[in-house]
Amino acid sequence: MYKIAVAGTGYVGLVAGVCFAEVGHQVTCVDIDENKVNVMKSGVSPIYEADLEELMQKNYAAGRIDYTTDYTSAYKEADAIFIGVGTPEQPDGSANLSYIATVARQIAESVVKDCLVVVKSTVPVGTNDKVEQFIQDFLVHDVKVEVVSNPEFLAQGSAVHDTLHAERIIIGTESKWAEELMQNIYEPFHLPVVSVNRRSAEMIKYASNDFLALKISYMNDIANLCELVGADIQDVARGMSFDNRIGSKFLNAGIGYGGSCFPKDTKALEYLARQNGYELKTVKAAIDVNKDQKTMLYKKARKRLITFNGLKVAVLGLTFKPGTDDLREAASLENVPLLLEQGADIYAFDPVGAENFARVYPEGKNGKGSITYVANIEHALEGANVCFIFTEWGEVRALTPETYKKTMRTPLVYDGRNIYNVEEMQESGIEYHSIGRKPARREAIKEAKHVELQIPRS
Ligand SMILES: NC(=O)C1=CN([C@@H]2O[C@H](COP(=O)(O)OP(=O)(O)OC[C@H]3O[C@@H](n4cnc5c(N)ncnc54)[C@H](O)[C@@H]3O)[C@@H](O)[C@H]2O)C=CC1
Ligand SMILES: O=C(O)[C@H]1O[C@H](OP(=O)(O)OP(=O)(O)OC[C@H]2O[C@@H](n3ccc(=O)[nH]c3=O)[C@H](O)[C@@H]2O)[C@H](O)[C@@H](O)[C@@H]1O
Repeated sequence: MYKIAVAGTGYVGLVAGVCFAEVGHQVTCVDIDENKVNVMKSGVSPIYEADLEELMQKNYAAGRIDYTTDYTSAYKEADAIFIGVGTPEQPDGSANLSYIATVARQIAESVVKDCLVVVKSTVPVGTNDKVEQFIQDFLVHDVKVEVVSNPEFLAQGSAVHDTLHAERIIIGTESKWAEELMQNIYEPFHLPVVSVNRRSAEMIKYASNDFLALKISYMNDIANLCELVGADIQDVARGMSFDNRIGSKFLNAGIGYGGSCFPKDTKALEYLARQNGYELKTVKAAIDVNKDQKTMLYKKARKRLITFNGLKVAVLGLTFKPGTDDLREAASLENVPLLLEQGADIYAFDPVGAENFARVYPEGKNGKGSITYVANIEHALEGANVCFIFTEWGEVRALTPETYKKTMRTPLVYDGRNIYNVEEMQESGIEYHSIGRKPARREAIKEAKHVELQIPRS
């Protein structure tokens, strides 16, 4: 059992802290947000994440985890301090490291015994070297502090599961002492460990996230071409998935990737390359495709309807993916303002994200349009002229073509997540637009003008 402190109680910090407590360590979670700390102390999770609240309550009751704003007492005698504060995107695409710098200084001023500082936040290659130097510069007591890179790979919505059953633990250090301590801390998880140097560990995180972003953008690019040539991206993805070298995951075309990480981590790596005089063309392409993809359906609908003025628009799903209340870089945030600008009366449904969305777009009149939040999905569809699907929540997947047909005034559906069967929707009389799938029959029979079959002249 080790004494562990965690700086930052967001998706990464809080989940790490709770999981360390769950395997038997003594954990203190630190946050600068006093409200958040009080909420956590009362047994309530400040984020929507499966299984988290239950484990918080269990480990708090067992005395294995506590929450505080008092970083000095939390860091003072810790064996290891894990850093999970944000590294958000700056206007030029680079990562903002000011939260990391603040924690590093707080650690340097607090520690009174040898300890490990473990950076879980996603940081540009070379940051950990700087953090170690920074801590040395501000150390108050004569103690040994080493910095290890230990990037996190959890996905929101399954954060606890992903932590307890991680596919690998990356330990980035050149120090034997640090590596051994890290191995011991992670020992109770019984997970595969990959030990590399610090800079490689930092790069593994970006290279992994950006590869996944690239995979999505690639499928979206191919999907857009499928639409033009009469192929179906879902059949194409299925056919591709049997090849083990490609794999079956992250092949879903749709309205583009969102969330707090793929958008910022692609830009940060591209920025890092640029700073080093290198053009990272693949990642740049992923970013470009994603940018266009986000408003692809809106543009299609705009062409079809000319205007949204006075139309009732059902918006199903606001979060960047199901299983989370997080809105960061969600497709809804790009499309809702466009619809409002056009005078749409939006009726939005999201099982957990509506409250957060209402903080950005309060209920009622909004510019030329308006927005109303509904708890019942059918109320969003009732009398609607058009429907947009931005998140594939179970409630949205469960809707039948009949529900759309009988509830909407004009059954016109733009599905950004490709969740329904095209034939079933069309046969039910719904004008159904999705991404990269079988086009409406009229277009499907279009001659393949781009193909020329010619027997070579001998
Ligand atoms: N959200 C995710 O799914 C994943 C995030 N990451 C990376 O982990 C890092 C953290 O991300 P999130 O957990 O999403 O961030 P978040 O924004 O949800 O949470 C950060 C927390 O740190 C707190 N904080 C700020 N300064 C502090 C200080 N000086 N001392 C203590 N607490 C402080 C904030 O109040 C906030 O509660 C980022 O670098 C991100 O790229 C990595 C893998 C997954
Ligand atoms: O660094 C991070 O923060 C994390 O980023 C992602 O996790 P997350 O953003 O929570 O969610 P994902 O499930 O990866 O989805 C991201 C976005 O891609 C989209 N997506 C995903 C898969 C797919 O096939 N198609 C697709 O459009 C989702 O809808 C969502 O908008 C990674 O999956 C995690 O491994 C990583 O730790």
